[in-house]
Amino acid sequence: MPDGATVKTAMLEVSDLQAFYGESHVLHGVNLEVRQGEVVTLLGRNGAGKTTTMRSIMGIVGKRTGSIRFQGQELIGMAPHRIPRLGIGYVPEERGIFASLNVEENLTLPPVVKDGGMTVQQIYELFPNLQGRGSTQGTRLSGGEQQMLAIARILRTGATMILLDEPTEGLAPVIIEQIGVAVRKLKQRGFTVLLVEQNFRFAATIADRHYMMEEGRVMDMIPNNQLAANMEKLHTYLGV
Ligand SMILES: Nc1ncnc2c1ncn2[C@@H]1O[C@H](COP(=O)(O)OP(=O)(O)OP(=O)(O)O)[C@@H](O)[C@H]1O
Repeated sequence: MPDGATVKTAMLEVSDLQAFYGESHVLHGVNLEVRQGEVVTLLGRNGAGKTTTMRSIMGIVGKRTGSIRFQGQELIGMAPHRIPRLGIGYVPEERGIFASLNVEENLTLPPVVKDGGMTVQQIYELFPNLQGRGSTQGTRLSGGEQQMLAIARILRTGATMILLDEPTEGLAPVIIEQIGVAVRKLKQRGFTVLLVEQNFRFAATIADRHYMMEEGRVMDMIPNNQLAANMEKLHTYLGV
């Protein structure tokens, strides 16, 4: 009899995903799945294809083939503007917040695409650093606050699956810890998170499972509770 994990349908199912930027063939058959309510990471060295996997899910690479199913719907071939409307929110590595707008404007600018998004008040409770900063201009925020705002504004849209690309990059340990607290709270609220990370120590504090990527492929999957036993493998994949 199959176990519970195989019976439960994946929220996101990626199979044999190939992606191209022009002539450049970047993903060579990525396979992974994320179940509802999980926090799953993509780990790997620079250039392994982690960001491209996220961009492929959002439909913003040159060309992609294979299959990406979100809640049973095929995303390959779907127009990129329709993908966020299914409830997938993307927080890119460059954050993409508007420097000339203030915190409140940045928060309320993205359209609400689905019912059930968080209110601005709930968002401030999740990110206390942003509370009371509503009229502060984007440029005046610290790197950590900008990262929090980049995540926060997606939560208002009603997205239930959040793609986070290296949210801890360049941030101080104390801020990384706060981002970790927020991600754990999102998991408690039932959000599903796919996270790109180079910092596996941070990833280990929040994730259920880790996919190891190398040269445009998923090479391995390590459940978080087996990370300690797989350190050697991890160091090889990450080159650390
Ligand atoms: N716009 C682009 N055009 C052409 N090649 C690209 C483009 N973006 C990324 N690549 C190439 O695709 C490969 C995978 O890059 P990707 O950004 O997905 O890796 P990554 O694992 O996210 O690493 P990083 O942490 O450096 O972003 C790299 O060889 C990169 O040079």
